[in-house]
Amino acid sequence: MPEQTTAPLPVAEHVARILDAVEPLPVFDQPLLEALDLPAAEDVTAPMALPSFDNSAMDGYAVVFKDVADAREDRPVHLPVVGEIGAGQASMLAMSPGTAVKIMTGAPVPQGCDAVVPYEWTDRGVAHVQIGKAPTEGQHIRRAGEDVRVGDVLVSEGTVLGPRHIGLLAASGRPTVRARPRPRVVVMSTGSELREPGMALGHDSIYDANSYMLAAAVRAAGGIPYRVGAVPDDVRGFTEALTDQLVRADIVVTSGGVSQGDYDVVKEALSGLGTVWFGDVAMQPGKPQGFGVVGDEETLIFTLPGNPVSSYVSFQAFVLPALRKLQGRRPYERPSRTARITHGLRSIPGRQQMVRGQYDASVVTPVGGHGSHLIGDLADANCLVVVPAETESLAPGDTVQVLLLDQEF
Ligand SMILES: Nc1nc2c(c(=O)[nH]1)N[C@H]1C(S)=C(S)[C@@H](COP(=O)(O)OP(=O)(O)OC[C@H]3O[C@@H](n4cnc5c(N)ncnc54)[C@H](O)[C@@H]3O)O[C@H]1N2
Ligand code: MOO
Repeated sequence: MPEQTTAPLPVAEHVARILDAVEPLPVFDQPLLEALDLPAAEDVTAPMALPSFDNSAMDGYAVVFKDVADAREDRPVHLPVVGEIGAGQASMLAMSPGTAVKIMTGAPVPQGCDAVVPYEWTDRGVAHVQIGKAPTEGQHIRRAGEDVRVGDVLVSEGTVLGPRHIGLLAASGRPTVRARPRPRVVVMSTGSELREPGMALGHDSIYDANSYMLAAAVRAAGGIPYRVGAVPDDVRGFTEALTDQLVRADIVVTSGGVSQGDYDVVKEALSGLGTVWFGDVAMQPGKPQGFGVVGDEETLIFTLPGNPVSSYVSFQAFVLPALRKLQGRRPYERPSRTARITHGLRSIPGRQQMVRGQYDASVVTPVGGHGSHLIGDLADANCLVVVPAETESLAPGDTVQVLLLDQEF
């Protein structure tokens, strides 16, 4: 393997190169429930008003307001009941003054009606009704278009569709919505020392944390993870496993095997293909990186370093923006906040440090040490403190930028 001599790539440049290479996935008409949590790929405008017709908000009697304006408990108004309208049973289209029509919640109010008297204010009469309280004009009538007018934007492009959006689209008669599908992400970890959780460990083996962590991060980012699990350090085995998986991948993410070791199979297997860039990015953790395309379909591949914290931080810095762009989600990068740091720290010159931290109310406390193996500390963190490459130390109380790890965006 030739020695790495080129200067590390600045983080922002690596992100820019990745985003340049990624095109949003093609758009599909998705049945409404399939579109839950997907970003809409169209501005949906209202094809109809909501409510679509004037209708009753109460079970009661449709009346002409003037007829009942003086109704009081001690001086009730008596009206003949000339008909009945249930929801979905609009047999009666108009009514005359001096009459009442039984009406149910949601039923269209007949022409001429300008108030609804709820049952509770009446004797619930069938042939005649006694009304003991006056409604205001228009009371309990839900007007056509008072909620949504034709042409209103129901959801704008890029909106991540939640249950309320799905409900609104259904209410407006849309059976489908254009959205981008979830990216399919094959996650493979490499290392002959790796064992599946639940299996016995030898004195020199460890459990495969990364394939689980990365697959979970894919799902949290809106993708469909296909976790292959651990592949041994063997170029042929890795190449075969990768080739088998390409058919179901929009992206492949591997962990491990990209540094300077004697068994760095990922680098060895993919270097030959000439379409994957390997090099150092000026970030700690997460220095050794690889990014490119593999296979006939030119499937995107990220080869992340094996140390668990390096793998996770690399995912957040590099894979997540790509996943978001594939889905048409914006912004591409995690939300950041300005915070005061509680403790001072030293940083490696020339590398953007991503320090694990606990953020709360504009204050951040660093969690654990620098080591890229400290997965226990990683689990305690809820943010990454971004220490720029040119900053060599921070003092308590200094202002920093933090990336929020658990925030929906
Ligand atoms: N001579 C040098 N050695 C190393 C350098 C260097 O520049 N020169 N860089 C170090 C840095 S920085 C990192 S990060 C790692 C990256 O190494 P690899 O990507 O090749 O990863 P491995 O060697 O396979 O593993 C590193 C470490 O992480 C553990 N690991 C790997 N996969 C998993 C997994 N799925 N679950 C849990 N833990 C995993 C593995 O056992 C190792 O301890 O290289 C440094 N070395
Ligand atoms: O870059 Mo390594 O990721 O420092 O641990």
